[in-house]
Amino acid sequence: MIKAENLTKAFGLKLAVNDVSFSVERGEVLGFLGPNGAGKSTTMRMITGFIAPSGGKVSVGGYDVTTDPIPVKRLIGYLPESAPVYVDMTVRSFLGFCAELSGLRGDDRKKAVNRVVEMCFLESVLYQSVDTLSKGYRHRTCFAQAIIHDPDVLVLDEPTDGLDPNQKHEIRGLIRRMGERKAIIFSTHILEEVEAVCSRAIIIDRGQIVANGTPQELKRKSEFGGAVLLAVRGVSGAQLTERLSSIPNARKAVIVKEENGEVWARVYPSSENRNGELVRNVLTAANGWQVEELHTEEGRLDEVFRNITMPDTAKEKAK
Ligand SMILES: Nc1ncnc2c1ncn2[C@@H]1O[C@H](COP(=O)(O)OP(=O)(O)OP(=O)(O)O)[C@@H](O)[C@H]1O
Repeated sequence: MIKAENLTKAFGLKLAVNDVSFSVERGEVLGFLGPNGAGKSTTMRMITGFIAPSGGKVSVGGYDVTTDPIPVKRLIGYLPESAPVYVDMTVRSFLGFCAELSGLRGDDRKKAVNRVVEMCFLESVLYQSVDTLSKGYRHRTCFAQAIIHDPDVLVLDEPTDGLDPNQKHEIRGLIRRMGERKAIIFSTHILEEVEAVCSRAIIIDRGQIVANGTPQELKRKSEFGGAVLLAVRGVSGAQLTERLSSIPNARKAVIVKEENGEVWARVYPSSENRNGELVRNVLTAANGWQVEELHTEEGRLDEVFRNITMPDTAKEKAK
């Protein structure tokens, strides 16, 4: 549904987006991750036709965004970072107005408004003027505006920014449900959101794609991916390290903490570790010890993100 090919945007000498290519199909929710200033919003603005690319092209539903913008606008719902709203309108009249702008009239308009009010939980503020809404409700009103014409493609720039934890949960659920039959791109700085909602994620840094995969694939790039965490009672840290360091399929073993007679160790897999061999070997090595905890770690998205996007000098400092 969305196809970006060698997309590039320069602002003067600043290359905000540099040769970015990716596609999103119906039924996919693509998470867009990256540090501040990485080029996420600029890419989204080019996909929605709000700014023109300096190079490359983007199509939505087979229509070129630059040369065929009208059908693209019909297909897309866009929630920009700071969405404009008409502050002196009530929520109901604002959404009715947005429905009309999308070409909906009469009963269709009414149905569209009722549908988004229900989806975005806006019943309690329906007759309140937009300028008196709290930040969260204002944000939801903007979200409702983006989906008023039930578009096949959604581009959402930080859709949960500024929402309280309950609202975040609701909006994530909504994105996940809509993602079953639409193509969705959304940007976020919240890594747990990527795991909760996205079928795939792209990490963008200094205008370029530096990682593209499912959250599970990205997590496997983590140093902790496949490591075995073990907690044992009644053994010293030195004894534990000695025995764990020599087991097959282990690259290294480190003590994580020693507390109240319990020692926690992490055993990192060697590249030959396959199908849970390491955890079985750790269990064998722990024979005769009082094991309190033993599990294989999935890897951490935050560590992958930092490793990919932090300059080497900052990584050294953070150690
Ligand atoms: N209209 C503009 N004129 C000049 N520079 C711009 C303009 N819009 C964006 N930039 C620059 O392009 C780069 C990418 O900005 P962009 O807003 O796309 O980043 P982002 O990844 O969305 O960041 P954030 O996570 O902080 O929202 C930044 O260096 C920004 O200052």
